[in-house]
Amino acid sequence: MNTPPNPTSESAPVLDTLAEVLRTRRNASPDNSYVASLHHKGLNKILEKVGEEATETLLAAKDAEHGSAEQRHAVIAETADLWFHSLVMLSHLELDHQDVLNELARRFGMSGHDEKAARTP
Ligand SMILES: N=c1c2ncn([C@@H]3O[C@H](COP(=O)(O)OP(=O)(O)OP(=O)(O)O)[C@@H](O)[C@H]3O)c2ncn1[C@@H]1O[C@H](COP(=O)(O)O)[C@@H](O)[C@H]1O
Repeated sequence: MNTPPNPTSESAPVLDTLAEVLRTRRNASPDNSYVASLHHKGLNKILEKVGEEATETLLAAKDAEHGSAEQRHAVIAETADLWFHSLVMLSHLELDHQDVLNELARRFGMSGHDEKAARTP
């Protein structure tokens, strides 16, 4: 079994820095900032973008399976858009991205099959 990472010692500097920028945009002017404009439009708009980016990611992934290097790179770009808009969603709800990382760390080494079998009906 893999050794679970310690979420307090593991860090994701890119996510930390981006989350801090997103936090500062919650009260910024929508005229100067795309993120502020999303907050200004509200949760429904943010969720619409998350859904849109999720769809674009899966379409790109379908093309990439037997595709060119360019098509494979498109999956990276679309996934970045999806992660970015998911972070905006968390920020809008005042939820901490670190808690998502902690949840992934908590699951580390736990087989998905075992976890499902242990669920109470
Ligand atoms: N990582 C990103 C990032 N990824 C994607 N995007 C934007 O997300 C938008 C989504 O692209 P689409 O093509 O789906 O959107 P669209 O069709 O133009 O938009 P809609 O009309 O559909 O809403 C584009 O405007 C991208 O530029 C991002 N915008 C900002 N960031 C980060 O957020 C920081 C703050 O950004 P601002 O708030 O704009 O200063 C930036 O410094 C970056 O670090």
